[in-house]
Amino acid sequence: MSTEDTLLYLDGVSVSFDGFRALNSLSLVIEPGEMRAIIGPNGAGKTTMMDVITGKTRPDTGTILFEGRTDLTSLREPAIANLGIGRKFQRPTVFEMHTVWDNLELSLKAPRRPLKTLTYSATKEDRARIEEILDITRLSPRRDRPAGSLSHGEKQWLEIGMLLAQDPKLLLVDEPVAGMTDAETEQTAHLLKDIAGKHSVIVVEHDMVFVRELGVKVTVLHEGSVLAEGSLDTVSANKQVIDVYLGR
Ligand SMILES: Nc1ncnc2c1ncn2[C@@H]1O[C@H](COP(=O)(O)OP(=O)(O)OP(=O)(O)O)[C@@H](O)[C@H]1O
Repeated sequence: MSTEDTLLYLDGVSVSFDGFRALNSLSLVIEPGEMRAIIGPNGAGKTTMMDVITGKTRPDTGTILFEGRTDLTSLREPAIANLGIGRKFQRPTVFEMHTVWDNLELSLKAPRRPLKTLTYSATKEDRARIEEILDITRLSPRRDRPAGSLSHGEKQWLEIGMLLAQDPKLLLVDEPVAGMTDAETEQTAHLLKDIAGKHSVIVVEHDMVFVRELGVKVTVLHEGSVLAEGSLDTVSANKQVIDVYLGR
């Protein structure tokens, strides 16, 4: 596959903090529509990887290309978000006083000019899109509830829905199932599988039951670079992966 066919292309990306290499010549390729799980021990560089993709941290060296052509290392965070890269942090940040529906409506790709935003009201297409997202996130029965009344798992789904409302090409999702019940964890795997295909997704997670449910290619990070890559069964059988992570 040539670089042009990739959605995200990292090659030789390194970042040091006070002489400590958080990313050490990291190389990773994500295809359009692909979902990838990223696992690895604490301090492996998973969060730093997300930070360099979204422009929060600038790499010291290396190449990061979006859609094979846009050099992300020269762009700031808002410009990268506008290209279609959405990030969901571990803790849900929804507007608690607003209903589920209003949270989604507020997140739609509304016109950014202030005057237009003031006079903005949802069109028929917008409402259809919100219905679609409610469906994907399993939140249709909760549409009129204030977001603050949702369970922890439902809030996570709503926030994923709010990202979807922006129609990103790539979603970065950090430990989505931490603190969820087993049933919510299973639902989250279904939800992300429904999203992948139309969008690319990178999921960072420690919960191996969940990673197994995703059933996608797994990248194991260790000391800032890729230790192993392949199906969960393949990487689980890798002796180095067992030594540094799974066998612990
Ligand atoms: N801003 C920073 N300043 C100094 N050191 C940092 C900074 N950000 C990250 N680090 C260090 O870089 C290393 C990689 O951290 P990172 O948070 O990327 O790991 P992680 O794989 O996300 O870990 P976890 O699973 O615990 O979230 C760690 O040793 C961390 O202490």
